[in-house]
Amino acid sequence: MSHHSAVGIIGCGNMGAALTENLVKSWGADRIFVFDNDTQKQNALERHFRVRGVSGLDDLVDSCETIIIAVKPQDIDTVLDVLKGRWDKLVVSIAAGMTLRYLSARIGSRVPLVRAMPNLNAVVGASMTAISCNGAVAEPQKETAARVFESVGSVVFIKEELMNAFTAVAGSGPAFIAYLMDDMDSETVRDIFVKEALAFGFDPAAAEFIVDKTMAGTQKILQNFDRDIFIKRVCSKGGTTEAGMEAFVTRHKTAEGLSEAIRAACRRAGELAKI
Ligand SMILES: NC(=O)C1=CN([C@@H]2O[C@H](COP(=O)(O)OP(=O)(O)OC[C@H]3O[C@@H](n4cnc5c(N)ncnc54)[C@H](O)[C@@H]3O)[C@@H](O)[C@H]2O)C=CC1
Ligand SMILES: O=C(O)[C@@H]1CCC=N1
Repeated sequence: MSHHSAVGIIGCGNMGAALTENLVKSWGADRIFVFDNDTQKQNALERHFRVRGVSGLDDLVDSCETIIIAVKPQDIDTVLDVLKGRWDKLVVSIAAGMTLRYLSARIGSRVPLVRAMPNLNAVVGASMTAISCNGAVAEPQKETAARVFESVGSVVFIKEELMNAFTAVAGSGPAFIAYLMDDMDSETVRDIFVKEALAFGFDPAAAEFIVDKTMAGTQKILQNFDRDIFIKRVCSKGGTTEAGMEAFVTRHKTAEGLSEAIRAACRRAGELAKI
């Protein structure tokens, strides 16, 4: 994608806002379009970051070559309907659990489609993002997707089979790390995350890279961010992090609690695929 093309963000919530804030720095505010059916949230981004608001989904799709879907999995179908058959676009979904297969079935397998999982450390440019692509994504479009997420942190391309596991470790992980910060030493936290990532099937180098970036990003954001507010924002309603955090209720701030939180988040990602 040339620097002249536009990126549209659908959903101006926790993640949509974090992506917008950082994309303006690399892309320029006049090339970022935003839409949320909650007009207050959309207006807030327009005001704060001088990005362009539009009045509807169709409008956004027509204005942009790359479309980022940042709504909750439970709300995604309305958005997918508008993208049906739009093979002239690059569609990027960051919805937890939603598979390329499901998304492609709804918008058409010829539509270039990226499943990505960033994390809220994107707010301070320290996201750890994973990307998987469907067969319609051409090489330059892979580069575009990588550039979008490199503007908010680090990027790895992974097999889609590992995406739910990645979502648990790196997507929800920041909330678990923040929650345990004062009660478990960071070496122990790291060891548990790496152990769970290996059990999910990541190779050792990838597991360590992903965990180290996620921990460093979380430490960075918490220097200037209230911990409880941060945890709440990572917890999308009905999502993977919420499911993980429940593990601590019975297991408390223990190693076993953290392992179970990571596994429960991964299981919830699998359930979201079926809604
Ligand atoms: N919060 C996080 O740390 C992360 C979230 N995600 C994913 O990002 C997505 C969004 O999560 P959050 O930002 O936490 O949720 P959120 O609830 O804060 O934001 C979602 C926004 O989408 C809007 N929306 C709903 N239906 C819409 C429609 N048809 N058109 C336009 N806007 C619509 C809502 O009004 C809301 O403002 C989810 O799919 C989640 O799995 C991914 C990585 C990390
Ligand atoms: O809790 C959730 O469902 C989202 C996905 C990863 C982080 N937040």
